[in-house]
Amino acid sequence: MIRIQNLTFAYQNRETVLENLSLEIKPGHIYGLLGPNGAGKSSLLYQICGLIFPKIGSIEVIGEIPSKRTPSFLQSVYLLPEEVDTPNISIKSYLKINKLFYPSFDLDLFNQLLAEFEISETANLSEVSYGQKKKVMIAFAIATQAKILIMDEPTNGLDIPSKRQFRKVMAGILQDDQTIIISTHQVRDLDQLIDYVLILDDKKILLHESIDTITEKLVFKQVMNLDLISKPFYVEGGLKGYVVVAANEEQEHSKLDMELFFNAVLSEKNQILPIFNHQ
Ligand SMILES: Nc1ncnc2c1ncn2[C@@H]1O[C@H](COP(=O)(O)OP(=O)(O)OP(=O)(O)O)[C@@H](O)[C@H]1O
Repeated sequence: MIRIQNLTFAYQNRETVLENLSLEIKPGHIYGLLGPNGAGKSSLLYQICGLIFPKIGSIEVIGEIPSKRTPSFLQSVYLLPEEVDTPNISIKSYLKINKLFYPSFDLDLFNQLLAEFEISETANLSEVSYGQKKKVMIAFAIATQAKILIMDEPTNGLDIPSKRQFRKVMAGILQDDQTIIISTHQVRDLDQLIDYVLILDDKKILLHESIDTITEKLVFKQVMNLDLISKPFYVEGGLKGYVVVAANEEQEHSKLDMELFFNAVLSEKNQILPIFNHQ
């Protein structure tokens, strides 16, 4: 559904941000895109949406070339940016103007999501807080039913109960022919939400793996004594002993700790990437 081949990208007269990057993304999954500040996550997502264009290489999204920005492509892709900027009009007026661009827009779903987020359908966008605006825009993004739904830091600006609402909402919306990509630093917000992890670093996709494969190959443990772990790849000390990422030699079932995994991949690349056949 998204096929990127040998993509190189740089902003005008700037250093290369992405270099010879190739990636295939399948429908029916929620992908988490992780990477350090400035790694190029937003730049990659904007190219998938056709907002900026590759210098070298190609991108195909649902059979179209994003830079051509055809109406059928624009109806099928929705980008929720990190910073939302809404006009000072009522939610009803916002809907009236903007839902026309998305022929599959589901008004009932939008109203259900607003109710879940505890926002009145009759509110005016000039009178709600930033977090509430963000929730309105999350509801709008989901209700477009776009085949490619991209969310850049969707939980930034949300308080803890709202993050819980977000996770609840996201857990039930994915359709078989839809692809959702969530880029975030708030890696804990992705726990049990995504089924594939993409890690972007050093101008390329360092890791592209399913949660199932990660938990098959690695075990995530909390221990008081490190002697109990035969092959630790990565360890963080905590108040309650240590949290460890180790080879899953005993075929144990453990819950993926996304933050620990991300830190482990970035700091122990040479040990962890070969397990997933990445270099
Ligand atoms: N409009 C722009 N013009 C020039 N350089 C830019 C522009 N936008 C981003 N950059 C640079 O491109 C690089 C990648 O930025 P990008 O925003 O894609 O990274 P990111 O992974 O999304 O970062 P963050 O996690 O901090 O949001 C950075 O070095 C950034 O300074």
